Amino acid sequence: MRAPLVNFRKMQVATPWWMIWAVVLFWLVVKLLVVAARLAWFAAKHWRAMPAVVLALVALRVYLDHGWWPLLVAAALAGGVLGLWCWKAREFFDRWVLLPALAIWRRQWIYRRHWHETMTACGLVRRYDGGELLPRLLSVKCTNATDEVVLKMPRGQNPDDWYKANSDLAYSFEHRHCRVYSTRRAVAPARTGRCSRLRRAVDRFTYRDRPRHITLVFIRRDALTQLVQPFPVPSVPDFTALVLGVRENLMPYALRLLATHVLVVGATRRGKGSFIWSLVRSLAAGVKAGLVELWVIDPKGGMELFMGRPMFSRYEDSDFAQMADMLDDLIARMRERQARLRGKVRVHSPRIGDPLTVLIIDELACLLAYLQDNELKNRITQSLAVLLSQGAGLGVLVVGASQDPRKEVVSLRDLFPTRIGLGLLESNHVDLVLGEGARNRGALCDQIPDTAEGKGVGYVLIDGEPEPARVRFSYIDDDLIREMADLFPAVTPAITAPEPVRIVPAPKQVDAGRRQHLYRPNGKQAGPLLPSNLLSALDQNPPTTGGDSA
Ligand SMILES: Nc1ncnc2c1ncn2[C@@H]1O[C@H](COP(=O)(O)OP(=O)(O)OP(=O)(O)O)[C@@H](O)[C@H]1O
Repeated sequence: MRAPLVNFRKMQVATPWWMIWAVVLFWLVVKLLVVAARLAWFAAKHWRAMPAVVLALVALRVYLDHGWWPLLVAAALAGGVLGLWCWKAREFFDRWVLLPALAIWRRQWIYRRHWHETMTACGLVRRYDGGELLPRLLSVKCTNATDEVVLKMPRGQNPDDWYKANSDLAYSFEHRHCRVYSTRRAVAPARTGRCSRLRRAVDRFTYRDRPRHITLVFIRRDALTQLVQPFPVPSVPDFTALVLGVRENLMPYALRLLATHVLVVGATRRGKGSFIWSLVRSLAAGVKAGLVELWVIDPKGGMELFMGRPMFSRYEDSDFAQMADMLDDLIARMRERQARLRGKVRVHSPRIGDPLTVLIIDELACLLAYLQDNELKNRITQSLAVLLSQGAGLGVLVVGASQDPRKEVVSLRDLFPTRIGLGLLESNHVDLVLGEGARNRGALCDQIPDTAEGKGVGYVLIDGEPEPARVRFSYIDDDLIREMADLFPAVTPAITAPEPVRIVPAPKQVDAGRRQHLYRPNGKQAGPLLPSNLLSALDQNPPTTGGDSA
């Protein structure tokens, strides 16, 4: 046969047959290799589905060979085992069976099925070169209360686009709340033991920063509508993680109190008291041991805080001049520490005899805005400004509550590094409390209902997360406050003038075998906040006389 003519642009070249066949064969082999590689990649990506595929093939084989009955027996057996597992170890069953199965179901049925339509309707699809750039759904993970959907943004988007669309997304997928997180939710686990170096290297790759990944957390069941019961009092307060409430994903919320001042803002009757009492409760054992001193100002005549009077080293609720004196005394303590610690440490370490001093003010506006005596008001404002600007590192902390976040009410607002927003009346108050853009990033304080379900609910900023988290503080009722006041009185009885700070020399270490602790967070020592003299004091058996001494 004559060699065919092959067109090369305008030239026609006579090509031998063997060359044509060789090119066709080469092209086929390359195509086959590509298909095989894609199959292998697909199988590797869906390795979790492999057991199910194998099981389905075995079931088919059994059905073809023996009919239905062996399959029915196997299904009944499997059902029985799963039922027993669920009954005996519910938590493990949820973790390994129920929640993964739910995640597969919801991924396919809720998210994948409506993905394209929802993304287009919410304006999250970009157009390019006549086609569409659709966000890619990567994974779905379920917890008991939330669905965590991880996706990859198309080029041309940033997390702000998703913050803006969060309400649309929530309602499109039949939920009420959707939180958008621009950072990875899980952190790399701490690796110790065998192969830890290798595993850490793998973690560094697995947990690397991926700026184009976004996590949408849909609240399936609002766990925060339930009352949060008080937490047990830790025998040693961990000032870097005081558990005060619960987050939406049912994880505890822990406040980092060390070296910070806290401002909590909420409209009237929204639960500022529950934040303050949750905090006092978490510090109670430290109060009794002399590791923490609470100085309290309740300008509303003691209506909120008087009940806990025995726990407070200093307390004032009616005389504003006395309140101003109290602030001066606190400044004196701060100055004394400054002089003593200068050049030695940068952050004060609380210990018995030199405790963490927490000033709690229930209504800041009474002192900073509503006080009629201008001279006294200025004196108080200046004293508070000094404490707020210098006290954090010296273990003199201010925890203030206010109903109104505006500058003319809380003029010192910006000096509080940690801020918490409970239910607020106006949407523009949210950014005043939690910082510019907080409402756009999901802090909907103005939408927290003023009903029983919204009391004690608020938004907080968590270390390392740009997006605010919704939490509910534990509810401490009056009886429990009285009980706490009986069980955890302050070491020193209430005093009217400050005592000079006395440094107690570290007593001899007690025998490790005699140590007794009620509860240690995470079952380990509480790190650098536990100097040896405190540990020894806590490890002693409680005195039978019921009195404590510093
Ligand atoms: N965490 C909570 N869980 C459930 N209910 C709560 C919680 N916190 C407060 N409440 C309820 O809300 C009511 C008001 O709470 P609270 O007195 O703490 O509010 P507040 O913001 O301090 O009020 P005010 O502005 O008058 O100082 C309480 O009587 C209580 O019934």
